[in-house]
Amino acid sequence: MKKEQVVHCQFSVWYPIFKKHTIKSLVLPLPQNVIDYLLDDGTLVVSGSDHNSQPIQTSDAEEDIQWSDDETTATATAPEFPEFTSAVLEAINALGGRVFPKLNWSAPRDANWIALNSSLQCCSLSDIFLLFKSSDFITHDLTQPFLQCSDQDSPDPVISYELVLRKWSELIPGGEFRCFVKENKLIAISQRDYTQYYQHILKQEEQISQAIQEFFSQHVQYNFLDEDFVFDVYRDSQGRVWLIDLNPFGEVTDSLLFSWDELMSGGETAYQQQEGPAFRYTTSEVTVQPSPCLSYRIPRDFVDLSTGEDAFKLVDFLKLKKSQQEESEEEENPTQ
Ligand SMILES: Nc1ncnc2c1ncn2[C@@H]1O[C@H](COP(=O)(O)OP(=O)(O)OP(=O)(O)O)[C@@H](O)[C@H]1O
Ligand SMILES: [Mg+2]
Repeated sequence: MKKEQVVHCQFSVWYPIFKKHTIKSLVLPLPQNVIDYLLDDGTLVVSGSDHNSQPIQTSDAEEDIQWSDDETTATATAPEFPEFTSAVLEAINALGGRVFPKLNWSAPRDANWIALNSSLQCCSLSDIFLLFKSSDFITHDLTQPFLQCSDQDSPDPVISYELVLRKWSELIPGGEFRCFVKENKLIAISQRDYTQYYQHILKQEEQISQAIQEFFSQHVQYNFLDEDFVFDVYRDSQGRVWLIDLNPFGEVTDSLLFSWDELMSGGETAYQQQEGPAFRYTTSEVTVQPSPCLSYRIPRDFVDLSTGEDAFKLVDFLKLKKSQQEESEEEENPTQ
């Protein structure tokens, strides 16, 4: 995979080509001070000036807490990006009030657990910042987009970072498929949410494969800037196929139910012997696996405690702390 292929898969590059066949979206340039804020590990303070949503909840006791024991340390203040904030709010409103956020390539899929609604649905800039700042995928886009490219000796292309806002759409995971294109030929299709078994895929295998092949030959083939790429589609309940995303043909892109070796090899692989693309999906409950993003989470108890969502857990936690404290005091004063 070459750096140029990664450049071509940026949202703002492919979107104008395939606009008619994908979810309505708006792209806003990301100012440098916002990029700096996203990369700064220290601040997760979000400005209350974005009126679309409630400010992040703080505890009643907050005023009593001394965050700093050093008088000279500046208090953490929320950075303000007034112009950017109003541009984002305007875009969110134009897209119906609820959006799915991305950067040039990635969505913060690894961070949905941190949001109060456990979803990537955002209604304000603070919703977006919370997800972006918690996501390794977003950091990858910002810091090392060309990590796995084969032409490492060539200079990195200059990237203009962008915030992509897509109209929120309730996509049923069983309708999502990833399609691998090599030399402008559709060679393989994989169920996207391969950890689950969907009966309808088994039942409609032929129709699904046919619909995706038609969509490819009518709208995608020869229209993109590369001849090797991966595109994601959604087949809705009416059987209509939509484009969801374009990704580089290479290891940065998850090959799902295929392996990159088989996709790249010119050898005698299953898909070359048959007419159409190889179509793989999970065929039974037995193979169901946990979601791949689970490893990015922290234990549920931590989340509940930190957000104060589960009062009983908090009470138990405080009791535990108290009894530990008493135990250690007893150890220090064994005579008591
Ligand atoms: N507009 C939308 N509204 C709601 N959900 C969406 C929307 N767009 C995408 N999704 C959901 O989010 C998932 C990830 O979206 P997308 O493919 O754009 O992210 P990505 O970061 O490019 O993922 P990958 O790393 O796998 O390429 C999709 O599989 C889909 O389930
Ligand atoms: Mg993608």
